Amino acid sequence: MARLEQARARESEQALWSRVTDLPPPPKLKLCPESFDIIAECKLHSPSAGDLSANTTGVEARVQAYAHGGACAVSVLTEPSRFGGSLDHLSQAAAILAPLHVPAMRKDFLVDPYQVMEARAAGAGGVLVIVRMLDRSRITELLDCAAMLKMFVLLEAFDAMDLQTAHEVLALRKAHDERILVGLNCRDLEKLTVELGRLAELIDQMPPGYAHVAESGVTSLDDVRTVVDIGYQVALVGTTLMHSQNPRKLLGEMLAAGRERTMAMRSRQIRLATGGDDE
Ligand SMILES: O=P(O)(O)OC[C@@H](O)[C@@H](O)c1c[nH]c2ccccc12
Repeated sequence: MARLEQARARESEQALWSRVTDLPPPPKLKLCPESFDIIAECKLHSPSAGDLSANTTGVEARVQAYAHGGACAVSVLTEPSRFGGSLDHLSQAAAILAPLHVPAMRKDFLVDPYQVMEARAAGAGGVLVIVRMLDRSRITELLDCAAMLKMFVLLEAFDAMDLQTAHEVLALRKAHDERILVGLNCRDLEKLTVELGRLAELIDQMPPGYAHVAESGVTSLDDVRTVVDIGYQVALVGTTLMHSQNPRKLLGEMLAAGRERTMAMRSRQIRLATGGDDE
């Protein structure tokens, strides 16, 4: 990984570590209890959608709109070659988001704790960790580093095998004081197509006790209602928000649709549990 090696040559791990442990803590991830939240994503390019920058005046304006629209966190791509991202984007985003008390999350293909520290140095409050790319001891190292820096982790799975690995890694961490969300990415990594059906197929295999995040392909208010019905507490939405000229409004509508659906589901459950009328 050339990017990682270049960064390490510029600043040693020890120097970076002492820099990040001196920083004030990042904004905390706050999810609406028993409701629904959205992690909004800023990416200027993607392999499946191509250029996504046309409706955006810049990273700062976009992430500010996301925060005002109610995002619980903002995911910022830092991978340069396929997603047009950079650590500068993350720093710009975190600087705008900090006074609004919304954490930024580094979205990249992280393989080394050094990159978690880089994210914290840029002001981020969270990182993505992709199960598929790493062995168990690496996943644990990344989780440990994030926990020490008081950052949340979105632990991303693609299939049942990844979910089993996530289960096993998480089972050994019950005593840790940390914030982890478990995500299921329903984009097929090779074909790049989205299979929303996988969100339903695999929901029962998601590790219990963690917020479950539906990742990729949520494009409409109906998709939001579908992921809520399946049982996800959070959706990660990128492309659709990047295409929007008014992401603040669209995000607000998506959140409202998801939260209304959660309320409707809960009152139906209460009616059923108390033996009230249900049609
Ligand atoms: O743009 P979408 O379909 O709303 O998807 C967002 C997000 O899930 C996707 O960007 C993503 C999920 N996991 C990743 C890992 C690396 C880069 C990107 C991703």
